[in-house]
Amino acid sequence: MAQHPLLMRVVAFSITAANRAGEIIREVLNKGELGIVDKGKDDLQTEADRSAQRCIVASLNRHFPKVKVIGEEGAMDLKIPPEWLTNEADSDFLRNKCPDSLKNITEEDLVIWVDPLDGTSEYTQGFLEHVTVLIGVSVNEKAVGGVIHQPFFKTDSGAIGRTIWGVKGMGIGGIEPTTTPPDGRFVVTTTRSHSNALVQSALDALKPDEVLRVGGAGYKIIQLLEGKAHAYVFASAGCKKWDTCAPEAVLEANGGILTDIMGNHYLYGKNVAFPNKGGVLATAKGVNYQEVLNKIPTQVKETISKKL
Ligand SMILES: Nc1ncnc2c1ncn2[C@@H]1O[C@H](COP(=O)(O)O)[C@@H](OP(=O)(O)O)[C@H]1O
Ligand SMILES: [Mg+2]
Ligand SMILES: [Mg+2]
Ligand SMILES: [Mg+2]
Repeated sequence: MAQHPLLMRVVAFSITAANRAGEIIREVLNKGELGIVDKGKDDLQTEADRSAQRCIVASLNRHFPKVKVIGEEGAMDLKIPPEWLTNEADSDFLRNKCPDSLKNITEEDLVIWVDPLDGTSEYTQGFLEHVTVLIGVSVNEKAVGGVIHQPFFKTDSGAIGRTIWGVKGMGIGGIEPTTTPPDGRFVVTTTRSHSNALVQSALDALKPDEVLRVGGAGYKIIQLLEGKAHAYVFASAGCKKWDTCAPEAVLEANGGILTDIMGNHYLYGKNVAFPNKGGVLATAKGVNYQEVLNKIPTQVKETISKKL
């Protein structure tokens, strides 16, 4: 293990921690005691969010004590049941070769962004496929590695759950070879539970043939990876750094792009503010990102810029 570069070990442990968190998320649902707390307007937290975060953060802290780990649910008790701790790194992932540019980083260069359960609103309403666990790894403020685990995905063999990973300069894994979205149509994916007038006006300007309203930043990225949508467009504040770090890394490792609605990449360093006030604009591999960015009306961009 120690012979692998730090970044490889961090992603490999993130894969096993995300898988363990996914089991916890399924267990909480099976028990049926969701323990819902309202953190604010349209902002729920459940026992699954809390337990999954404790599992992931405690596991990462134990293996990488000097790495800063920031989780959506804030500071939590990290004394967890021993069976929640993950002790093994994903050995399949470790077979990949680390890109040269990421070989010599130190623990101080890293920040790990954890969204223990993305799509909480959908989790409570039974749209279980939309739920993901997101672990994003940033190096010197840039999103470079990510894990998107989908705890309720059903595989062809009848197994449950899948884990998609991506590292910039290496590629992605855990998902079938990616298809590019269909030519001749333009499909956009966006929020299901956090829409507003500005979000809608950006969508209207794009004149899509179809709008897929689904939950979670992670699941919308899966739609881009699977060729079901060309673009993810959310012209509003509301997402936070833990929503976009893993999605950005995975999408960009596959040749897509994720920025705010003005076309700027987010930064993920230790001291950044959590809110992504600039919204989200992401396009799949093979889609002309610049063309989509140009179609977002100036008035929408100005309204969002004024609130940055
Ligand atoms: N207006 C808002 N208020 C609170 N959270 C918001 C929000 N808009 C987006 N988000 C968060 O961004 C993520 C993706 O949102 P959406 O599904 O609407 O596209 C969700 O993450 P969580 O489910 O992890 O909290 C959601 O809570
Ligand atoms: Mg939340
Ligand atoms: Mg989220
Ligand atoms: Mg969440």
